[in-house]
Amino acid sequence: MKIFSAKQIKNWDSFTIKNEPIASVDLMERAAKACADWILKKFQQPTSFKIVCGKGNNGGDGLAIARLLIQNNFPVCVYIAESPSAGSGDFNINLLRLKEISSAIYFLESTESFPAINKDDVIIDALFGTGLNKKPSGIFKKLIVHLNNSGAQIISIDIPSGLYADVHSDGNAIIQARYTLSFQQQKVAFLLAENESFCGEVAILDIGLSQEYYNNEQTPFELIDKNTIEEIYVPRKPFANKGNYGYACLVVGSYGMMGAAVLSARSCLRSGVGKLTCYICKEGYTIMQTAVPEAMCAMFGTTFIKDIDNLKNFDVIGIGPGIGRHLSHKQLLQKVFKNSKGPAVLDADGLNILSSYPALYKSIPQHSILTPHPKEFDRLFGKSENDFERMELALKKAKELSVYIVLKGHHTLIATPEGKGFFNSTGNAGMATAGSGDVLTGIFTGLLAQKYTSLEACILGVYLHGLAGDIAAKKLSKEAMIAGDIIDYLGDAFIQISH
Ligand SMILES: NC(=O)C1=CN([C@@H]2O[C@H](COP(=O)(O)OP(=O)(O)OC[C@H]3O[C@@H](n4cnc5c(N)ncnc54)[C@H](O)[C@@H]3O)[C@@H](O)[C@H]2O)[C@H](O)CC1
Ligand SMILES: [K+]
Repeated sequence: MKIFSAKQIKNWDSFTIKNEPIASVDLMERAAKACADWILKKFQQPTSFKIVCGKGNNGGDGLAIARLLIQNNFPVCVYIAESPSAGSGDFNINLLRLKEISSAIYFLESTESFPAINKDDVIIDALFGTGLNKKPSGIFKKLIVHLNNSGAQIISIDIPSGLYADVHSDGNAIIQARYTLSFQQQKVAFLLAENESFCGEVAILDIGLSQEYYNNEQTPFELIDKNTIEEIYVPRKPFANKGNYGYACLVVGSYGMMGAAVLSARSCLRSGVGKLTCYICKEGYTIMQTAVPEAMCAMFGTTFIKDIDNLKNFDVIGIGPGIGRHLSHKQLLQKVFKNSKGPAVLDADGLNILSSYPALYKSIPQHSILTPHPKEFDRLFGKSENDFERMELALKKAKELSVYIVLKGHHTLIATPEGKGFFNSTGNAGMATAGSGDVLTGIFTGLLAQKYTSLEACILGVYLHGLAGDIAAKKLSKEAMIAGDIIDYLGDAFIQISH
C-alpha cells in the first residue's frame, strides 16, 4: 500500500469531498464514527473520557467523537485549547452540535484552567492532526506535558499531537499515546523507531477516501502488505527439477561463529533454492555437514575462509554471516564482486569489511542487496542525526551505488536504486535476537537464486522473514523464540502467502 505525505493526505481529503461527492462535515462524521466504534469496542462503562481539542479539523473530530460517546451514555468532558485563530468550519459546526447535548465544554486559556486528570480517565487527544505546521509552544506545549504527566491512557486521533507525519519532529513536545487511531493509512513517522514512544499501538481506520486518487497519486513510499506479496510470489511448477531453482553459494562462518553459517545455510535451503554450496573454514566442516546435510561444503583456510575459487558456477553468492574481520577478507570480497554473475548479498562482517575499504563500493555488482542494521549502515555511509536523515541517506546511497539497501529494524526499510522506500509490515520484537539477520541473508540468497529480481527478493524476503517470526512468536512467545525458530516456521509462512 502506498504511503502519502501530510500534504498528499490533505489533497486526498479534498479530492474525496469533491468527487465522491461528500460534504466535508460528513467525511469528518465518518472519521469520528470509525474512532467511536473502535473506542466503544475497547472500553466499557464506567470509563470517563476527557477529550482535548484544538480548533482545526483534528479538534473537530474530537468534538464529533465526544457527541457519539455521550450518545452511548459515557461521561465525557471536552477541553478546547484556546488560540487567537478562529475554529475551522467543521470544528464550528461540531461545536454547535455538541452544545445541544452537553454543557461540559471548557475553554483552556491558561495553565490554571487545565483539568485535574484521574489515572483511570481516558484522554482523547484531538489537539493537532496532520495540520501541525510548527512546534507546539506556550499553552499547547504545557498542555501536552500536562497530559503526558497525568498517567492516564491517551488515545490520539489521527496522529499523536506534536508529531509531524513525514519529517523529523526535532525536540517537539509530543503526546505519548497508548493508542493512535489513524485514518486510511500509516504515516512514515509511525514506522520509524525514533517515534516508538509516541505512537503506541497504531490502528488504521478505513474512512473510504477516494480509490481513484489513491491509484493515480505517486509517492516514493510503500508499506509491504499481502497484496504486494501476491503480485510477486511465483508458485513452483509441477514439472520442475532442482535445476530450475538455481545454484546458490554462501561464504559464511569462521572458528567460533559456525552458528551464523548454519543458520544462513538452513534458511537459504528453506527458501526454496535448488542447490547450495557453502564456503567455510576447515574447523567448520563437520559442523556444517552434520547440521545441514542438504548443503555441499567447500573448505578454504583453517580458522577462517582465506581464499575461494570456482565462483563462476553459482547463480548468486551471499557473503558475510560469521566470517569475522580478517585482513585477507578484502581480497575475498573483491573475488566475490569480480565473479558474481549477477547481484550478490552482503551482510554482517561482509559489510563491516566493505566499510573499511570505501574504494570497493563502486565495484559492488549492480543491484546487489546490502542488509545493514543501523550501526552497520552508519559505519558504511556515516552517522545520521535521526531516523528520517538515515532513511534519506539510504535512498540516496541506493541510487548512487545502484544497490538495494535493506535497513533492518522493526519496520525494515528497503531503499531502491529507483528512489523508492518499501517498509515491511511483518515481524516483532522477538526477532531482536542473535542470528535473525543471518537467517534473512539466507532467504535473500535463496530467492535470488530462484530468479526473483533483487527488488522482488527484498520485498518477499523481509515479508516472509517477519511472517515466520510472527508465527514463531505466537507459538513460542517473543521471549523464548530464537533465530532457528524463524527458519522452522518459514514453511508456515510460505503456506500463508501461497493461499
Ligand atoms: N485526512 C482526512 O481525510 C481527514 C482528516 N480529518 C482530520 O483533519 C485533520 C487535519 O486538519 P487540519 O485542520 O488541516 O489541521 P489540524 O487539526 O491538525 O490543526 C491545524 C490547526 O492548528 C494550527 N496549528 C498547527 N500547528 C500549530 C502549533 N504548533 N501551534 C498552534 N497552532 C497550530 C493550524 O494553523 C490550524 O489552524 C486530520 O489530522 C484529521 O484528524 C477530517 O476530520 C476527516 C478526514
Ligand atoms: K491528535
